[in-house]
Parts: sequence; C-alpha cells; structure tokens
Amino acid sequence: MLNPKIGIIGGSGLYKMAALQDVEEVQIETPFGSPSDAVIVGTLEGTKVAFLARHGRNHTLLPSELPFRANIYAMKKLGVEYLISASAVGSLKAEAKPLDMVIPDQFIDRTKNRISTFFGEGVVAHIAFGDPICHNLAGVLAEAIASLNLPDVTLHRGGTYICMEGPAFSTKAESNIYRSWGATVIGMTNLPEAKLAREAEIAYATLALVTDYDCWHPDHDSVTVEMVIGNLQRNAVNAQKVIQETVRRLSENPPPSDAHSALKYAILTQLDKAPTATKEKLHLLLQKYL
Ligand SMILES: CSC[C@H]1O[C@H](OP(=O)(O)O)[C@H](O)[C@@H]1O
Ligand SMILES: Nc1ncnc2[nH]cnc12
Repeated sequence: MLNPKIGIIGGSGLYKMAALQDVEEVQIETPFGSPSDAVIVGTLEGTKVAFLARHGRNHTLLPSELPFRANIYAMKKLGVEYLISASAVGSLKAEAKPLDMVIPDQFIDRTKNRISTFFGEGVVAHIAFGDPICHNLAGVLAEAIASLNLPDVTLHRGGTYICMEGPAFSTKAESNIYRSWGATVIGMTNLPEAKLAREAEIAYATLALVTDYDCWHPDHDSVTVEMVIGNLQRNAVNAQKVIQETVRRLSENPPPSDAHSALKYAILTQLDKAPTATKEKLHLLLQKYL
C-alpha cells in the first residue's frame, strides 16, 4: 500500500532523494492536469514518503509553467498530510549567507501569472493565510537541523520569503525595495504552493537553501544560475540529511496542525447548492464537508 503521509517537493538542484528505498514511480492524473513529473514513492527511515521534483527531474519547467495545482492535488491524492518544500533562494540579508538554511514564516506575493486556488466554478472558499507556514512542522524541521550540527551552516528561523514571477532575476532597484520591506529571502515558487497546500489541508513548511545574495550586495557578484547550482549542489547533501532527520522525527511524533482543518470555516458556498461538476472535481478536498 502506498499511503505516504509525508511529501517532499524538491526544487532547483534537488531532483531526487538518494536515500529513498523500495522506490516506486507513480504517474498521477488530477482534475488539474499532470504534475511536474512522476511522484517517487519510497521508504525513508522506515517511513513511506512521496517525492516530487518541482521543475521535473530534468528541470524542464519554468516557475511560471509549474502545474502547482496538479502537484498539490497529487500529494493529497496519495494521502500526504505534511509537505516539506526544499527551495533555492537568494538572500536579502547580509547575515543569511550562501549555504545557510532559512525556515521562513511569511511570504510576500510578487507573482503576476499564477493560479493559486483550487476553488471557483461555483464553489467559493477563503482560507486563513495570516500564518502561511505550519508552525509545528517548521519546528520539527528546525529541531532536525539543530540536531545535525551541520558544519558551516547557520539556521535562520523565521523571516519573509518574497515570491517573484521570474524567470529573470530581480533588478537592483527591486532587490533593494524588498530589503527595505525587511524581507529575508527571495525565490519564485513557494507562495502558490503554500496557498494550495493550505486549501488542501496539508501542513506546509519551506526549507530555504541560500544560494546567493541576489544582486544587492556590494561585495558579491549578481546572482547567476551557475552560482545557484554550484552552491545548491554543495548544499543538496545537507538538505537530504535534514529531510531524512525531519521525516524520522515526524513519523515518531506527528504534530497537530491547524492546516489539517483549514477548510472548516473557509467555504462560503452552500455546498448542497453548488454545481455537481465542481463538487466532483473537488471531491478529494471537499468530502469531509459534504
Ligand atoms: C535556478 S535559480 C531560480 C530558480 O530556483 C528556485 O527554484 P526552487 O524554488 O524550485 O528551488 C527559484 O524559485 C527559481 O525557480
Ligand atoms: N536571487 C534569486 N532570486 C530569485 N530566485 C532565486 N532562487 C535562487 N536565488 C534566487
């Protein structure tokens, strides 16, 4: 039986989990199309987990092309309740240096071209998103990092992740505006994912892996893909250790999460009056409330 309760979405540079055993590739179809790639279901620390390469295993999808809804729906369909997102980010603060890890607790949306809701077509819901990251899942992630004592890696707990559209990196003027807003890191992917995970009642936390200083730092070159991938390859080993230890802790002691009941007070539509086709499409998300 598959039924992984823990999902991992790997971003730039993290296209597979080397330690996964008894691996099965699962092609999942969803009402929102196909996910970025097959989901790899396997065992990590004796626990079933589901791994998905966000941009595809050969990195063929731009941030704006990512099938965010299909990716999260696929995780939900497999039974995932906790989702860890590993993501490359640029640092907007001097103290968060390349190879450091950040567990953000806020987002600012600078995307322009993303669909970040499952709802519509006759079913209206507004999830609470004041605290977009699951505090308890982030706590397990932080404890896992602390327990590993990784050399040369500082953990920064909390902070704001700016989610930009891309694919071009920011201008210096933009980067400095984000700094003036007090933001900590910048990336192109995590905000739509976090919103959809919340709508799907999946606890979500981001493990942000700092790869560069974006383009604002007077003593560092502006970000390039070469810089990002070089640092992420160095960091990917650490990221996998962190994920493995997080999975071990989660399976021993799965924490409660407000995300698991996020739709309880979010749906405005009287579901008995909602269009049947939409209720069928969203059955996986709505079934508890029908
Ligand atoms: C390769 S640099 C830009 C790219 O890297 C990050 O991806 P992910 O969040 O999937 O690790 C960033 O968001 C951009 O998509
Ligand atoms: N500087 C940066 N801006 C946006 N996304 C990134 N991913 C990694 N570094 C980034």
